[in-house]
Amino acid sequence: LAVGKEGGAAERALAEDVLALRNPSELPVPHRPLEWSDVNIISTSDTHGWLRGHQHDTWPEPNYSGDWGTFASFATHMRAQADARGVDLLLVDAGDHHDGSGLVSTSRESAEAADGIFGLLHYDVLTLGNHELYQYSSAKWLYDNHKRWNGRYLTSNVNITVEEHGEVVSVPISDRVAKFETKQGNSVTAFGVLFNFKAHDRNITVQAPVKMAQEAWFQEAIADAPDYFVLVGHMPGRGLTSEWYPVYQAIRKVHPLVPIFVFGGHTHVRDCVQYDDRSIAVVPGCYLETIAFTSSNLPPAEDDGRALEISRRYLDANPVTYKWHTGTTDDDFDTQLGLNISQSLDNLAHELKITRPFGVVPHDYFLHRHPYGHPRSVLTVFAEKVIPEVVCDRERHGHPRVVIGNAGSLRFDVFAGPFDRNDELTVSPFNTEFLYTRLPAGLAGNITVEMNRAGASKFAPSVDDDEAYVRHVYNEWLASQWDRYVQSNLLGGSDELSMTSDAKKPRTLGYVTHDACKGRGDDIEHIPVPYSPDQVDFIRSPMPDVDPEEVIDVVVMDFAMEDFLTAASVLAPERKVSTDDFKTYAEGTTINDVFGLYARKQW
Ligand SMILES: Nc1ccn([C@@H]2O[C@H](COP(=O)(O)O)[C@@H](O)[C@H]2O)c(=O)n1
Repeated sequence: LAVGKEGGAAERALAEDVLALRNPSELPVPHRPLEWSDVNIISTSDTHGWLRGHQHDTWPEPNYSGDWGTFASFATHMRAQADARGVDLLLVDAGDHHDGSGLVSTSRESAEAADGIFGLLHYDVLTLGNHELYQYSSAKWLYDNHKRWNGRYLTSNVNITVEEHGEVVSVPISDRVAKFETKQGNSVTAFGVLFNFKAHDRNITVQAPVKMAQEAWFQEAIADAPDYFVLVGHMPGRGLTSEWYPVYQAIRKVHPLVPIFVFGGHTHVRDCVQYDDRSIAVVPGCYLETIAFTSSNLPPAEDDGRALEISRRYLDANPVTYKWHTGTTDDDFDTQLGLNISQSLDNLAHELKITRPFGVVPHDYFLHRHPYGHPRSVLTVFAEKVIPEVVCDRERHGHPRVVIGNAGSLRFDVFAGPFDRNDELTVSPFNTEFLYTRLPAGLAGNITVEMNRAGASKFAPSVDDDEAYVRHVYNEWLASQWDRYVQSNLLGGSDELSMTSDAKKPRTLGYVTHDACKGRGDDIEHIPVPYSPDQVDFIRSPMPDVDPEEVIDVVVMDFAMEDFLTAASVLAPERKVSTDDFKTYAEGTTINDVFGLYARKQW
C-alpha cells in the first residue's frame, strides 16, 4: 500500500486497518437511489479502450469490473425505466476512445474494431478527444465513417484536410451540431467540442472553443431556443478560465433561462460545477471506472425563472452497482445486446492474442502510490529495470548511455500475477520510439532536472491561463483525497463525507470526490487510494559511471523531444541542439513493447 519515502508508516497502518475490515471479494452495494428527474443524462469519457473493464483483483480494480456489455445492459434497463417514468434519458460521451488497452492499441485495425463494438451501444451525443488526433489516419477513419453515427458524433471545432473531387479542402471531421427531439418531445441542441489542442497530427485543425463560439454558424445554430442544450466536449468543466465558459456564455447571452447541461472530460477526474442555477458541468472520470448520472427538472411552461434542481452522481462501473440501480438481479440483468457486446469483446481479445501471459509479475507496481525512485513505482521499474535491460542498440553496444523520457507515457499500474499483452499496452499504449545524440554526461544529467523544473509542455491544453489548472489535475485530485483522509484521521476527526449514515460500514479503496456541486457525488463511500506526492514529469535511466565531461549517448523518447530540446537550449544554448542531431536508437523498439520483452526475461 505504501506511500512516502521513509515516512508514511502512519498512512500505511491506517490503510491496512481499513482494508482488513472488508472481505476484498465483496463489492460494496449502493444504498441511495438515483435522483430521477425530467432530464437524465448518463455520461462517460476517456474510456481509452477499457471496454473489457478492469480485470485485476488488487483494490480498487474490482470497483470497475463491469465491461462494455454490462454497461450496455445497464443503459438498456435505465432507458426502459426512463420510458416508464415518462422522462428523458440521454447517453453522452466526451471522447478519448483510443490509446489505453490491448483492444485499441494493438493496431489501427484493432482500434477500429473496438470503436465498432463501442458503437453497438447507441449514444445520443458523442465526440472525440485528443487521442483520436495524434495520427492523421485515426482522424481520417472517423471522417470516412462518421455517417454511421447518424449525425450524433459531433466535432464542432475540429477539421480535417482531405482531398475531395480533386480539391484539397478543410472540412469538419463529423457533424458540428445536432438538433433532435427526445421521446418525450423535448427539443435538444447539442455540440461536441475539443479543448484548444495543439499536439495533433498534420492536416488537422482545432479551433479554440472561444473562437468557435463567435462563428456565424454557431450563432445561427443557437438562435432558436431548444428545451435544453447538451454540450459534450473533451475538456474540463472547471479551471481558472475553463474553455467551456465562453461557449456557455455565448449561449447564455442569447438564452438567459434555457438549461445548459455540459459534459466534459480529459482530466480523468470526477468533477462537477454549476455556472448558474440552470446549468451544470460534469466530468465522469476515465477508463470505464465511472458512469456519471446527471439529472434536472425542466422549467415550467410559464417560466418563473426559479433555480432548477440539478444533481449528479458518480457510479462505480460494476455489475453490483448496475443491478442495484436498475432493480435487476442475476436472473434478469443481462440483455441480449449486453451479452453480444461482451462476447464480441472476448472474440476480439482472442483474435488479437492479447491475453496470453508473457510472465508472472511478483508483486504490484503502482503509478501514484509511491514516489519516483521507490522500487514498487511503475516509473522506477521502467527507468531502472525495463529500459536498461531491453532498450539496446546493437551498433551502439558498449557506448555508455542514458535514456530520458516522459512519465506521461506510462499510464497505469502493473499488478501482481500473469502479465499479458493487454497489461503491456495498458501500462504504455504508445508507439514512441528512441532517438539518440551525443552530449557530455554532466549536461545530459542536468537536462532531466531542467525538464522536470519546466514541466511537461504537452501535458495539457495550451490555453495559457487554463494550463496551470489542468496540468496535473488528476494527480492533484488523487493527492487531495489522500491528504484529506490522512489529515482527518491523524487529527482524530473525520472528513465531512464520513459523517453519513454508512460511515461505520467497512469501506474499500476507491475515489472520494469533493467537487464544486452540492451534496455527495460518489455513489459509494470509499477510503481514498494512497498517493505519494513525489511524482515527476520526466524520468531517466541510471547515469553511467563516467566523468561529467565524457561524451555519451543521450537517448530520448520521441514524445519528450520538444521538452528535451527546450531544456537543452536553456542549459547549453551555444550547442544549438536540434532534432537534426538525433539518429534512431534501437530501431524497431517502441515503448509499447518493452514491458513484454522484460516480462519474458524477468517475470
Ligand atoms: N504519443 C503519445 C501521446 C500521449 N502521451 C501522453 O499522454 C498525455 C495525454 O493524454 P491524456 O489522456 O491526458 O489526454 C500526454 O501529455 C503524454 O503524457 C504520450 O506519452 N505519447
